[in-house]
Amino acid sequence: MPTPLRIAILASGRGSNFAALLAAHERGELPVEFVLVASDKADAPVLQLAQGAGVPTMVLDPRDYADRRTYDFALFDRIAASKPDLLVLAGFMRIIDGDALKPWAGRMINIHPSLLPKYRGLHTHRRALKAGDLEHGASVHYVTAELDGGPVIAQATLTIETGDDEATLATRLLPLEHQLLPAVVALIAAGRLTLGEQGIAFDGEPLRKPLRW
Ligand SMILES: Nc1nc2c(c(=O)[nH]1)N[C@@H](CN(C=O)c1ccc(C(=O)N[C@@H](CCC(=O)O)C(=O)O)cc1)CN2
Ligand SMILES: NCC(=O)N[C@@H]1O[C@H](COP(=O)([O-])[O-])[C@@H](O)[C@H]1O
Repeated sequence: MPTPLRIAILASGRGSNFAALLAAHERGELPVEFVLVASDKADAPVLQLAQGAGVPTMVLDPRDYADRRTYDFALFDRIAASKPDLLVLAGFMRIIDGDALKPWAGRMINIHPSLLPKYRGLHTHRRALKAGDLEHGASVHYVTAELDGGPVIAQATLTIETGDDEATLATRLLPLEHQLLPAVVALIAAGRLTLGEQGIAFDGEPLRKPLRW
């Protein structure tokens, strides 16, 4: 019986994507072990969610560090102590120093609320609406130094409807995120998705375009 994939979650807020991962695990769909939930915000609701599920938590306050880079190295040193196999950014709202994330190349993923490469960064729903896009969505990608620029693993799309605003779009997109992220983590846990020198491999073949959900 293979040992379950050890997952550390990084999150800054509500934690609904972490909750979706927990639920998938409880349904037996994710052969993983959540070894840590780490946050930069002591009041992040995701921490209570983790504690309620018996998952160890850690808070590191950026205000206790001289600068961003020092913080990032301290954060990942502390995370490394939990010996995770995979880091999942689930609403982690800090741009990470490229050198600090280097040891995690190919072992860190992020869920982003846009159809990358469109709308890297923040305020994605507002930008899609402003652009008059007909469709929007979410992407799961490997994390690299380039903000939201890493190889895209999978995407889920929705149609932007008349009358949609930022709030309704975010609300309609969340359930798709809650399906997409667990599905990608399950593929990684099963060894079906890897990131190498040649890019993403899916079942041993180069992934030439993102998987669609
Ligand atoms: N080096 C990388 N760091 C991060 C990545 C990445 O791909 N490479 N993904 C992001 C996640 N993210 C969007 O999916 C994201 C998070 C935060 C920001 C941002 O501008 N943060 C500001 C602070 C914003 C705030 O406090 O509200 C900042 O860090 O100065 C953009 C995109 C996670 N990190
Ligand atoms: N740039 C990163 C970003 O905006 N991520 C987004 O933050 C939300 C976190 O919600 P959650 O805390 O309920 O999972 C999610 O919608 C996720 O796509």
